[in-house]
Amino acid sequence: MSGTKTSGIALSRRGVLTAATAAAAHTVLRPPSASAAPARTASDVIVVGAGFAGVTAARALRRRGLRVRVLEARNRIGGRTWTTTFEGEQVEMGGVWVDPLQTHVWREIENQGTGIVADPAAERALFPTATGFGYYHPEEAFGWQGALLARFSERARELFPDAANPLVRADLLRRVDPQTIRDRLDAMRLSVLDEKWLTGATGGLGGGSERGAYTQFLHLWALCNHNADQYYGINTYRPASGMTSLARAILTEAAADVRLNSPVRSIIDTGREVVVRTRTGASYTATSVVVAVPVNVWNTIEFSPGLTVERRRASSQTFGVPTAQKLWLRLRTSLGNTYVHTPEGYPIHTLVPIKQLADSQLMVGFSGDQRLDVNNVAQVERAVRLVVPDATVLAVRGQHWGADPHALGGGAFRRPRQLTGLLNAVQLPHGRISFATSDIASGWSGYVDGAMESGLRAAEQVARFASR
Ligand SMILES: Cc1cc2nc3c(=O)[nH]c(=O)nc-3n(C[C@H](O)[C@H](O)[C@H](O)COP(=O)(O)OP(=O)(O)OC[C@H]3O[C@@H](n4cnc5c(N)ncnc54)[C@H](O)[C@@H]3O)c2cc1C
Repeated sequence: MSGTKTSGIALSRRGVLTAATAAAAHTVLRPPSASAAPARTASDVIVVGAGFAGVTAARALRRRGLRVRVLEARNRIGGRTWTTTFEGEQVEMGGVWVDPLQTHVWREIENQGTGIVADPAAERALFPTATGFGYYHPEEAFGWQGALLARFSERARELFPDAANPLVRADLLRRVDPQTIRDRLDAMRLSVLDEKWLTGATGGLGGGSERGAYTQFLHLWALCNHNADQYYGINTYRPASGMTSLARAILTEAAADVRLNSPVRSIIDTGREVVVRTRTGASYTATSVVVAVPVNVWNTIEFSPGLTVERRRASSQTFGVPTAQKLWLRLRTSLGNTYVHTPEGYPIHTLVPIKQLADSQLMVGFSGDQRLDVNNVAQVERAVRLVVPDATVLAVRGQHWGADPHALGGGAFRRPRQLTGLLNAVQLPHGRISFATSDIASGWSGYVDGAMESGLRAAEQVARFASR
């Protein structure tokens, strides 16, 4: 998700936040003590994957009194969120921004009582000009780009009257869902500069305007109340303690038997129970299973009975954007609190200022360009110099999510026809197996909030098999 905001928005919304966090201080949830957990000899439900969908499902099942085992392929939890360090600073390599509009995750942070921080408000915007790039006042840059986004999304109210239930107007959506973002851009007959500015906002979202579905953007716009300020605002706040620690707090409350380094190879539903085997040779049995891995990964697991046609198609078409890369940079010359948006086609499409260091600046960027090695300082510097010619990049750390075998893509952004053709079908249970991932959420698909929504749904679906 690319990050943008205007100073006015960030300041006014921070006021709301302070009140909310203060209120939450009185309602902090405490994880149950370890001794409250039942013996770990067997489990009622196995959750495959310890991203936000998996940990949320695990806790919801535990709250129903069920024993849960979590099998996670990596040596860490969190999945497409990952708190680590770069140049001595705490950084996030995946999902990070949260917002009060995203009620599941926002409530979670309030309940945990760990606090929120806001990114610096924009002082300048470095946006395209007719011939290159120029500095603008944020009000001007985001005001004009916001107006273009509103025009781009003018049918969103009609097509998504209830953003939490995206298929309410399936009758109308069927005609629009085949369109890509590029189709809509072309239909708008934009001036060259307006197209540069508009793709400065949309270009990084769906893996390019030829891949991303126009309806996915309209849905996102509806989730942001058809409001540019709120659209920019969703990339402002992050949990102070980091995403991994937020996921860990949820998992602690699940009191689950968590097995890291346990990549699942096969899931066999016998009709009476489910047998799950890992690539390391372990075998586990439970009454039901929540598969909380990304859609792009579904086809790498052997299922019996086999996956439905819709699920196989969803996985091979991809929901998570396969080209998504995120990178952290330390720049010698500080740009101050400048937000950079490039038109589609540039190797880095967004740069967000995060922190001024004593002799340099920390920025975070996003790229969908497979030719860019986001861990190569010289390559990243060349990419930055296309926009800031005198920039010196001192260090980089990046993550190519499409090349990550346990993700095979970044955050979800649906392709044409997936909303009307696949979403309902992939949310259904498959015998004793249910599926959870942000990729198939009804609301904030492609966001942590959607992962939590999907985890709650899957827990509800499988719990009936395990009721004790
Ligand atoms: C670069 C980037 C930026 C983003 N920015 C934001 C943002 O600012 N705000 C926001 O809300 N969202 C953001 N997102 C999206 C958000 O991070 C994801 O939507 C969300 O974290 C997905 O959660 P999940 O549980 O559905 O999947 P995942 O987090 O992918 O979890 C799935 C888990 O399953 C595990 N797994 C996979 N295969 C197996 C297997 N065979 N056996 C066992 N385990 C397996 C994985 O290792 C992983 O831990 C971003 C994502 C990316 C990549």
